[in-house]
Amino acid sequence: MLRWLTAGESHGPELIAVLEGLPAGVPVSLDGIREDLARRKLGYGRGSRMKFEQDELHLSGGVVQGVSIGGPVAIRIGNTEWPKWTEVMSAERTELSEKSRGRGAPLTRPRPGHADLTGMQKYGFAESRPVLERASARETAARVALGAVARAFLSELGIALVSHTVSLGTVEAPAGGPLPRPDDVAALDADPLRCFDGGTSARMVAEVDDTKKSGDTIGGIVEVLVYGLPPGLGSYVHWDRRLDSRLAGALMGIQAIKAVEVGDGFETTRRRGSEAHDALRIEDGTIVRDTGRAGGIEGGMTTGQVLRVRAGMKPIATVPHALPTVDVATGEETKAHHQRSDVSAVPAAGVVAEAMTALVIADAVTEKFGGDSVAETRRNLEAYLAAIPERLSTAREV
Ligand SMILES: Cc1cc2nc3c(=O)[nH]c(=O)nc-3n(C[C@H](O)[C@H](O)[C@H](O)COP(=O)(O)O)c2cc1C
Ligand SMILES: C=C(O[C@@H]1CC(C(=O)O)=C[C@@H](OP(=O)(O)O)[C@H]1O)C(=O)O
Repeated sequence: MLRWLTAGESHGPELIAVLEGLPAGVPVSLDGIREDLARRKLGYGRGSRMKFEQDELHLSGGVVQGVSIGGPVAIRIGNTEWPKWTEVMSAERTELSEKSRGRGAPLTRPRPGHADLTGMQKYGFAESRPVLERASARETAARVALGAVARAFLSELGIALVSHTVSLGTVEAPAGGPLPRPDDVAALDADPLRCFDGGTSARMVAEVDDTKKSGDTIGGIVEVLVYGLPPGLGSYVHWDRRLDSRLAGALMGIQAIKAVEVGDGFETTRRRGSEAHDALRIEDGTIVRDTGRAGGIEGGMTTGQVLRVRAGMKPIATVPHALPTVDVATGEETKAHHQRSDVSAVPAAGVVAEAMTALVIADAVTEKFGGDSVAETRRNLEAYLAAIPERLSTAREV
């Protein structure tokens, strides 16, 4: 079993992440984690903070000489914005000096679409600073760092992930086009929207420009694909062991994700049963499926086909043409707080979705195959595959 936790605020000193249950012997490189952190900052339409803030990465435990040693992996990511916030966000009671008064002014105009108002009601705050500090998607940097470690573990077992943007607002990549593969990651990261279709990407860039010009924001859909999976991760025997349920929870747990689809998802509901499933046939003595409509999951278990999940992100809630709200200090109707924000963070959400998927799959792998060292996990995986009778065998899609 893998467990993970994150802590830290958007303008606090640092984010902290812990991953417990990782077998020993997984190669973990600081550069590998840094690369994923850098990928999370990519994407046309992100706000100015992505340019001036650096992620300062520290590995504080669980990795020695570039290899995991079986203990909890502890990661710190320093917020380089911190020096501006030392008084306002101080853990100790601190009088604000003149220079911090503006920054520390109470936020009493809650932003619709954010956790602000309900968070104040729920936790008993008179202003929204303590709410937004933790609700912010700055926290996704910690999850991406954990996801990089999970991905390193999966890679040792021949399992690889890739994510891409399939739509931005109403601009959609053509349905039925070729799916990206793990070796397309560099090309996807080089694309302004992380879209696999060049023509669609150019239209997405124009859509971001148009949205920005009109003082608005935009959402979209990302897809995560996982290659090299064995059949049988997850289970049908209980709802909380179903892999689709665990993936949906993990993806829905990303800030601003409002919809999740497995395989053809909602499209499947519009089809007749004869056109909705993945029929089986024999090829060279092996069972094959010619379609991947179910997204590589049947009965809450991986089938060994490419796993395909989608997450839908709502438009950024801090709209530059600020939305109507109420000033909770005066009781008067007014406009919401707005300083800066992303026009779209859809490409970044793809990288975060990839990290969450890697963590869920790595958890399911440790559950099924165990292993205190990655060599033991690999042996158990190979023995399981070898024990599947020939008449039941399927090809593992890599
Ligand atoms: C990578 C990423 C970046 C985000 N950037 C912003 C942003 O700049 N402005 C904003 O209003 N919301 C942003 N969000 C979304 C908010 O954090 C989120 O909508 C808010 O916390 C309320 O949570 P909910 O939408 O899940 O209900 C971002 C989300 C992600 C995943
Ligand atoms: C800092 C990050 O994203 C932030 C997520 C976010 C939100 O409301 O979720 C709002 C913005 O923060 P700020 O208002 O300070 O500019 C984003 O920049 C990050 O992704 O590293």
